[in-house]
Amino acid sequence: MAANPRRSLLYMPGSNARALEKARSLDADVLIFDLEDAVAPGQKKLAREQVLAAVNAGGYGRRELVVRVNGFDTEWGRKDIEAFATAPISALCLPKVESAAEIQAVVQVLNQAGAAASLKLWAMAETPRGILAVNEIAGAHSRMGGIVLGTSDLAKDLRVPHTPQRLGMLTSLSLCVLAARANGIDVFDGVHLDLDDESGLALACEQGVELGFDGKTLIHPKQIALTNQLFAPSLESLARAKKIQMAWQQAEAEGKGVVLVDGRLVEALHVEEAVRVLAIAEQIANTR
Ligand SMILES: CC(C)(COP(=O)(O)OP(=O)(O)OC[C@H]1O[C@@H](n2cnc3c(N)ncnc32)[C@H](O)[C@@H]1OP(=O)(O)O)[C@@H](O)C(=O)NCCC(=O)NCCSC(=O)C[C@H](O)C(=O)O
Ligand SMILES: [Mg+2]
Repeated sequence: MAANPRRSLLYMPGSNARALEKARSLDADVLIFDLEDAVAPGQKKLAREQVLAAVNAGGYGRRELVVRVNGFDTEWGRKDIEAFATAPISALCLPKVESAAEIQAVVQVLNQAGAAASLKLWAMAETPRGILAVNEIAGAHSRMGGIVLGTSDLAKDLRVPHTPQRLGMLTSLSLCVLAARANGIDVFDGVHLDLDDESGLALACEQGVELGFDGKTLIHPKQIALTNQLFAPSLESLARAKKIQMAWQQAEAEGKGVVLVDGRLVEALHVEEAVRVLAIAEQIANTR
């Protein structure tokens, strides 16, 4: 499990100096500095320099820092990767990844540039080919740390509407969760584009939680609070996790391998889940 919670992941254009500054005071768990689609071709170099200066200057506190670089096959991709290989960030986010070979090629560049083993790669799953190869991508290298859904690109490529219900994307979303879990890494849901639609954002968060995502990517500060709330364990699940943990301790002392909590069977696997829920709650409490 990551050292910090990863409920809310806020993108910001690397070319927007005000947003880079503002992010130092926002309550997002992860900041994703974007050099890719939110930056116009004429501003790519400026964005790279500005983001590098910002992360080196620091002041982001507990927030985890991630840089979304340009695609490896673009004129900016390799230079972006080299520029951030030894920067104080936790991961590089790679857009539109479609194969394990691409991850391995990026790893080679990172190793040549002297990147620490702790620098992770997060692959974006946002094309039909990328979704179909997501399991091999997730397991491509020990640097892999996350899968990030790019539901805008995906909706376009699949030719499905990007509705809050996301019916046409459900198979893709679940395949990504499966691949992440099979390879022991985190997985983050795509963005909700309508900034004024709070009820739609709530629905999308609730659906993301039910599908198994660890957190959700966002595009505006006003989406952070609700996302943090809905991706945190609910009071009900926390209360049950505490009950399970206590009942299990007693069962163990009595030499039992199963126990009933509020009439429901509890076995070791439920205890494992309860411990995970309590650990996330503790991480969140430590951020306050
Ligand atoms: C959408 C925006 C362009 C709106 O920006 P703006 O008009 O400045 O909004 P506000 O005036 O309401 O902003 C209020 C204050 O908040 C700051 N702000 C706004 N957005 C951000 C942000 N993302 N990060 C940090 N700070 C932000 C403003 O500076 C204002 O501050 P202050 O001056 O103190 O009042 C803008 O929100 C934006 O650019 N959003 C991010 C867009 C982006 O990064 N897109 C790329 C990633 S999404 C994607 O590509 C997903 C994927 O690949 C896929 O395929 O799905
Ligand atoms: Mg995209």
